[in-house]
Amino acid sequence: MTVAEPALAFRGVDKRYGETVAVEELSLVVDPGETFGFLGPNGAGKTTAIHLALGFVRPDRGRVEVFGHDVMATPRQVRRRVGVLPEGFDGYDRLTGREHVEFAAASKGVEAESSTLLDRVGLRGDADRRVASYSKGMRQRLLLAMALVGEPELLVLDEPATGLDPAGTARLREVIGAAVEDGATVFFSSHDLTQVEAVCDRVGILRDGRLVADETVETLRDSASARAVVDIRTGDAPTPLVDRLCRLDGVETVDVDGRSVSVSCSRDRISTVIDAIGESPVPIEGITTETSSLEEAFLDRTTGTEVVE
Ligand SMILES: Nc1ncnc2c1ncn2[C@@H]1O[C@H](COP(=O)(O)OP(=O)(O)OP(=O)(O)O)[C@@H](O)[C@H]1O
Repeated sequence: MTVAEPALAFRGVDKRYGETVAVEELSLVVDPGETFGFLGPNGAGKTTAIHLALGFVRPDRGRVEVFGHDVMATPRQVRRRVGVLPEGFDGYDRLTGREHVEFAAASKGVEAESSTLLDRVGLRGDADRRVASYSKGMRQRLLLAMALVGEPELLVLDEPATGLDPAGTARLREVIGAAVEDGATVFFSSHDLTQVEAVCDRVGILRDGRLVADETVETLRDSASARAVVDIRTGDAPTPLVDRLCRLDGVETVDVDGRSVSVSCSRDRISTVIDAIGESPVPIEGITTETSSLEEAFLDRTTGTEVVE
């Protein structure tokens, strides 16, 4: 019996650009058939990690493997098995959609059914128009068609939903679902939680180049449902209240915007927070409590405990 190699593995990877640490001590394994969401705010290091996975940049330390192959040692073999939707590529205005797909096939050394692929992303009727006349969303769909050339075993998608309208995002989800059904692994980088939640099995969260979470979407949801946000509207400057709230156990963030204060805490600390508000000398005009969403769970992991004013 052979044990399947991970589709993608970062093994203790560091990457710096001059003084900037883009990725630090990144260790992460994505198994074949998984749909992995790679989340993080702007500048967290997602694109750098993707460039490392594709062998576009060399790690300063550690190694990256695709299906067990070191991407720096065997870049060609690796790229043949990978389909990439890069961030920030708009295509070539003078070429048609079909020519883009044919170009992608030629550079990969494979045949491509351009009509089928363009149909899959909803561009069949526009296949022979020049990309100059494509909208942002159409360009993004075209990039997805190019990524699908050669039926890649690993699809690496960097912010694939950029510029897509709701129909486009639904189509993207459908295409990803079909690829996974055919046995592909998907590595999906995004700062858009809704997308990730809808599509992925597992999520890695990157913050300042470091992986701060690696868990299933279900676990992330559970940790979100164990949490709450208390929003307070004060009738006066809230500083004494904020000081008091910041000292409470179980309070994770206190955000202040004028006379609005938003406290994020574990659900079992809500009553303590409410008591502290009642005991504070600051007049209160209103309080609302919400249990937190996946989005808050994400933000907590990516911003940590802090006061934002
Ligand atoms: N070629 C480069 N030269 C210098 N610094 C770079 C380079 N590429 C990335 N960086 C820096 O590395 C850090 C990580 O950037 P990266 O683009 O990987 O983040 P990201 O998570 O993809 O962000 P975004 O969501 O904005 O695309 C940033 O501080 C960025 O300025």
